[in-house]
Amino acid sequence: MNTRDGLAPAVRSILDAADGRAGRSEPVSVRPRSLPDAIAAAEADGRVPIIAELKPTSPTTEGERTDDPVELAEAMVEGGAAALSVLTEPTHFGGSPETLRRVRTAVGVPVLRKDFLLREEHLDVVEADVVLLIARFLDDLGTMLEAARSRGFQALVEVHTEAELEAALSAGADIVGVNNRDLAKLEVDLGTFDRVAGTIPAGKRESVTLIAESGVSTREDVSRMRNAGADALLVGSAIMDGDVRANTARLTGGSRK
Ligand SMILES: O=P(O)(O)OC[C@@H](O)[C@@H](O)c1c[nH]c2ccccc12
Repeated sequence: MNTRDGLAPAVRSILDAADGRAGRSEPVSVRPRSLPDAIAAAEADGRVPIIAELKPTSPTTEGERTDDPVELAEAMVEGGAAALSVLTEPTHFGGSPETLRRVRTAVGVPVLRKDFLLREEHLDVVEADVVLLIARFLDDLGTMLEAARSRGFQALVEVHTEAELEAALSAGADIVGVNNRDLAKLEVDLGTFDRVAGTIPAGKRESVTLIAESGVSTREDVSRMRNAGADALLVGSAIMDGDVRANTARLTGGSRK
């Protein structure tokens, strides 16, 4: 864990860029929209809880989507997304903090800030309801988790292995995402969620919101992740490719009422 050994070159380049980015010295103070409540609300009106991701491009995507992010975000919400994820990484994913700010102002659902946050000062760049903390890249996950919470953020702690899951839980994570994409090879295997999610101790399962991340594109994938215990699914490429509203509705099983 907490190692950069053996990473795909694209991921190494992303981390180098993140390392070199300055944060802000003034801590933000956030009043967050609850992600667990938004997931429960979707469930209550019969929508599969989907966190739809605004990802203009990525190292594994061809081309870049340049339509207005606010329009895309609104289409995702109309398609029934329980929450949104917005990339703020500028050099590899076409994101920006300003995009997140605009989107969060325009929609009423919780917004996750998707970025590679390595130091506390990175938390202060822009307000969001949830921040992503990637277990593999944080030497002191507990300290970043505490720093995020002290600013008001909820934290989604991303893991890819059983050891990382264990570390996340012992650091006190209560929203955990299992990434089906291996950052060392950038390959996706939906079996990752099946395997890793199955190792949460029974006593902890109830107190953790569990999210399946990456590689979900069909209704069958959705069922598979749900059957393996996912409370919600984080979907990017399959929603960004084509008609965003229709893609979201297909996976949530219905538009927002
Ligand atoms: O486009 P996909 O395969 O649906 O994946 C979405 C999301 O899980 C992926 O973008 C992601 C997962 N972890 C990340 C960390 C940083 C940037 C992006 C990601």
